[in-house]
Amino acid sequence: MKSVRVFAPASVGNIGPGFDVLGMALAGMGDTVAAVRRPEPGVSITEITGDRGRLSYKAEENTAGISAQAVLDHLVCREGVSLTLHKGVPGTGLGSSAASAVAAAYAVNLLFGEKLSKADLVPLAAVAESQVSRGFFLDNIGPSMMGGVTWNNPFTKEVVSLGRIEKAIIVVAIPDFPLLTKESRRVLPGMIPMEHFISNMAYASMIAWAVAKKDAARFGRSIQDRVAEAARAPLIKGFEDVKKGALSAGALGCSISGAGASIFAVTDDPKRAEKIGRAMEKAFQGHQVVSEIRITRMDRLGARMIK
Ligand SMILES: Nc1ncnc2c1ncn2[C@@H]1O[C@H](COP(=O)(O)OP(=O)(O)O)[C@@H](O)[C@H]1O
Ligand SMILES: N[C@@H](CCOP(=O)(O)O)C(=O)O
Repeated sequence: MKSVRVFAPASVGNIGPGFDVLGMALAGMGDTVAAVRRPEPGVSITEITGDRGRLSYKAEENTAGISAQAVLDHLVCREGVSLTLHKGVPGTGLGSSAASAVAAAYAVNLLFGEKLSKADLVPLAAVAESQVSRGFFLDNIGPSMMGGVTWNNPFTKEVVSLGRIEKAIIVVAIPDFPLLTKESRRVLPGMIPMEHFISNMAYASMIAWAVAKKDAARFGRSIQDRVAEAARAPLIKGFEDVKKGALSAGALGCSISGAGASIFAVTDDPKRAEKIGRAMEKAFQGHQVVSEIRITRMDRLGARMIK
């Protein structure tokens, strides 16, 4: 194979209580990487679109380039690749840096004989994420690679696909201001009260159960985070009101998506989803924040080759 195009979906890190451990892929938004083999070693990025001119073309500064190089190194390739990147993840907190890293890693693996599995590629792509986010976590890389909801252990680098709840509807409110993951990780507490730990552990394990049983209602009601949300809420103008708005409009649960600034809510009722989206948008407006609302579901496939 000389050239390939790969899509990798956006994702919601943490899914509320599962800090750095649980993540879910979102349908209908993500990054596309086209990769071409070339005889010279290394990685070059020749075109980036959809990023409003914000991202670096230097391979060592772009998660697509860092991740592609990590896979080339792992495969001990003498050849290199040239990449084009189309960004399709709106806003921050939706695994944007991870989607590029996943798409590039998956593409390079396909170009060089598909020797690695998705699980093998996860820690390689995560090298890129850790360089831009000041933390090693797999809760965006995992779902973007595998689709659905994933569980991971960042210490052992194990990632497991937990499945997908077809009926769960995810409403995402994306404010027009960015919040960098590295800034949002800085405010996290070094120590947490035992009861917050127990609460998060209870809800996070229920999320895993709910996904296994495809129980959208239990899944939504388990979006309860007592660890990161309170520390990060002040960084997201309007967060408390957006969450209140979503819950009053009937959302089963609502929390910060990844490190923010996006906020997500869950419902199992398509009619209610529109109402929840409008309530979230209105609450942001009350704080003079313009937001974009996306109503979506869990992505099924994760990284895949496209035409
Ligand atoms: N391909 C890429 N896509 C998105 N961000 C990238 C990419 N390559 C490097 N970056 C950098 O990574 C950081 C991404 O910010 P982050 O808060 O992690 O976003 P997100 O939460 O959406 O992944 C920014 O500093 C950005 O310049
Ligand atoms: N577990 C991480 C997830 C970061 O997600 P992102 O989409 O904001 O990069 C965290 O909460 O810091």
